[in-house]
Order: sequence, then C-alpha cells, then structure tokens
Amino acid sequence: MTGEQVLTAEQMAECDRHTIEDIGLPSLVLMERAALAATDVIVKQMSTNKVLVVCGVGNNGGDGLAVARLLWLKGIPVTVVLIGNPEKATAQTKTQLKVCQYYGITILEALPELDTYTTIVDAIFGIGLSRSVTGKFATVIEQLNAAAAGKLAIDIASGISANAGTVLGTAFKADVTVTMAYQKIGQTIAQGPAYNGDIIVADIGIYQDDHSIEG
Ligand SMILES: NC(=O)C1=CN([C@@H]2O[C@H](COP(=O)(O)OP(=O)(O)OC[C@H]3O[C@@H](n4cnc5c(N)ncnc54)[C@H](O)[C@@H]3O)[C@@H](O)[C@H]2O)[C@@H](O)CC1
Ligand SMILES: [K+]
Repeated sequence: MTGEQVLTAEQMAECDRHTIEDIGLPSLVLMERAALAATDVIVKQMSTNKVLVVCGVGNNGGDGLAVARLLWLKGIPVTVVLIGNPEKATAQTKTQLKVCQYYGITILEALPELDTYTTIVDAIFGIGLSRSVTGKFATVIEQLNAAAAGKLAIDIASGISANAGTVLGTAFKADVTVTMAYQKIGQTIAQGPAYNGDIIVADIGIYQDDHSIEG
C-alpha cells in the first residue's frame, strides 16, 4: 500500500485532498494518525526526558501540536514553540492549538535556551514549503541545528524542497524523519538524504490508488 512509491508534493497534496473530500475521512483524523505515528517513534527511539516541539502555522505545525499533546498525555515533559502568526493558522492547526491550550501545555513564541532539551521535533514546514526560508524561520532552524538534542522531523525536514531535494535557504538537519503515507521525491535526491536522517514511512490511511487495496 504505502512504502516504495515516491511522490511529488503536488501528488501528495492530491492524495490528501482525495482522502478528505472524496472518501470523506476528516482531516483531523488523518492529522491524529500522523501524530500518533510520530509520537510512537519519539517514544521508542528518542530521549523523552525533555522534548521541544517547534511548530509552524500550516498543517505540519498542526501535526506537531498534536504530537505535543500526545506526549503530554503520556506524562512526558514537552514545550511547544509556535512560529508564525496563529491567526493565519489552518483550521486544523487552530483546533490543535486550542486543545494544547486546554491542557495547559507551555506554548512559547520564541526559542528557549536549548541546552536542557533532549529531543527537538521539527514541525515548522512540510510539503507546503513554497519559497526560500528567511528571517526568523531561518534563524530558528539554524539555532535548532546547533543544539545537542536528538532531532526528529515530521513529514520532511523543514527547508528541504519536497520536489527537488534542495535546501531552500536553510534546512533542519534531522536524525530521523517520520514521513506521512509516502516518501517525497525530494527526500531521495540532491541534499534530501543528508537532511532526512533515517526515514520512517507511516501508514496513516492515505493511499494513492485506493481502488487496488484488497481488504
Ligand atoms: N492535508 C492533510 O489533511 C494532512 C496534512 N498533513 C501535514 O500537513 C503538511 C502540509 O500542510 P500545509 O499544506 O498546511 O503546509 P505546511 O504546513 O507544510 O506549510 C504551509 C505554511 O507555511 C507557510 N510557508 C511556506 N513556505 C514558507 C517560507 N519559506 N517561509 C515562511 N512561511 C512559509 C505557508 O504560508 C503556510 O502558512 C504535511 O507536510 C503533513 O505534515 C498530515 O497531517 C496528514 C494529513
Ligand atoms: K517538518
């Protein structure tokens, strides 16, 4: 079903759309499955002494906020940094933000001192990255890269072009990437492999050819 195929950002976005609009699986269900998959890898493979989840305001950030909540509910110390204007967040990400606020998870607007964090989760940009990373986003990514913590990227290392595999300005350097449904072509070419770390493809219920699936 998933695994071997490699998709462009546009193909992946079309698969997302098809699953949500044509099949009818709610977007928040897919986001929850993405977050459960990433959380599982964090718990099994990363140090959970103190986790920092750095989120943008797109749906990649929504995945990150859901991960933060799932870690929190397991009793793992977690802090969120939200970069970007929350008023511009997607509907799903606004919902995830509200839920994190309900649980009293600390949500910062700027990076804290990174020395004590054992794992950093990158949920800044996913396949929606559309231009070069500059300004505060670039500064944050460079500071994260300089930290000693283990690093996990959600879907794709922020700053890597999902189609070309090139670094768009600057990019997060992950030890592990949990990518949703299919690898993106940019993870397999150019600088992509050097920034992914180990790739884990998570089956979250999105299939490119769902008519060929046998029950
Ligand atoms: N559509 C869905 O239902 C699902 C989406 N998923 C997640 O959603 C991600 C895609 O979400 P989106 O399409 O919302 O996009 P992203 O979350 O990847 O990023 C889009 C946001 O980043 C901004 N942006 C793009 N390039 C920028 C730059 N260089 N500097 C500053 N801001 C920049 C855009 O204006 C927008 O606000 C996937 O990678 C995956 O992590 C998963 O939750 C699975 C289901
Ligand atoms: K990311």
